Amino acid sequence: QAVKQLSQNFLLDLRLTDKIVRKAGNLTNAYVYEVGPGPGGITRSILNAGVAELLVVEKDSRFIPGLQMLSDAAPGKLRIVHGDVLTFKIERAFPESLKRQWEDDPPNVHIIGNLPFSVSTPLIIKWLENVSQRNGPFAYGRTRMMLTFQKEVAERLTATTGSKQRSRLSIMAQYLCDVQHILTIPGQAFVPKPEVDSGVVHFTPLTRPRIKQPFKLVEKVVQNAFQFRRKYCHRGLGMLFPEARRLESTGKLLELADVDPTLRPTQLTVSHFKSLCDVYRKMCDEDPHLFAYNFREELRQKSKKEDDKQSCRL
Ligand SMILES: C[S@@+](CC[C@H](N)C(=O)[O-])C[C@H]1O[C@@H](n2cnc3c(N)ncnc32)[C@H](O)[C@@H]1O
Repeated sequence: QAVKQLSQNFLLDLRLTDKIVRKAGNLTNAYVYEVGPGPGGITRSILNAGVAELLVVEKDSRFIPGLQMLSDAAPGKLRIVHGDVLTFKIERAFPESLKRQWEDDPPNVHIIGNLPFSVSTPLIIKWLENVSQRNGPFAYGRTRMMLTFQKEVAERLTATTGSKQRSRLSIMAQYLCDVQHILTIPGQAFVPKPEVDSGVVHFTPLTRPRIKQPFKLVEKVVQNAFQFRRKYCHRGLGMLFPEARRLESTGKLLELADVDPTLRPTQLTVSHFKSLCDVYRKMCDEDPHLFAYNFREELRQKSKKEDDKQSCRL
């Protein structure tokens, strides 16, 4: 029985799981890390693809005996870990000899997963940060990933400039990876049927990231820019700066980055974000307190002061 808490919706049709696994590319002699195998539909298709080794990490102990049976049927091919994908250290799990230089072709290491949506989105953010730092699963080189998301999230990850779905996730994924929405799986393909369709997204880390600044800095600029998605971009970007000099600093940022302040956040290209991040980085180097500035904190302090004044008057 599927557990609702863990958002367990399973793919049990072997023809469909074969089709999904084919989209990961040629897996002959590959080392594959499958996250959240559950009852093992995708697992079976991966094993049938001629892999050298498949390592699965599953949180729910009820699936371990079934996976063990698959392992017995494919001796030496399937390694089962009863654990949590959010903490499992894949960088030590496969042979060192698989490691490639970042600029080389991707290593023969693949990540495949159909996880609950509540896990796949935080996980992709964590893995994108790992891509930027070339650690975690990317200690092997430009490890490719194929993951399932709620269709809307898959669309956001791959959205092009100017499209309705363009968002923070689009920029964060696309500045680091080549991202393809390769398949949509209708809800009725799952047991039990979820409320929404799923999108399968393939990621190949880029040899050269499109923005060469620390992940946290890019994340901050992008998050602020999309703060007010329907307004001109200067509105959200202004929130990077303390109120007292917001107008002046935002003007300087946009001018030096050569970005039109009246573009909407969804109209900004990755290259616009590159210029914005480069200029913001320079501004942070000039003012060591700037990066730690958080407009929400400033608002909180302001409203606390107001409250204190009010209670003094009373
Ligand atoms: C949506 S189900 C899909 C199962 C299987 N991949 C399929 O396609 O049929 C997600 C699976 O991920 C497992 N899971 C959820 N959170 C996990 C975590 N943090 N670490 C490892 N497995 C997890 C669940 O127990 C479940 O088996």
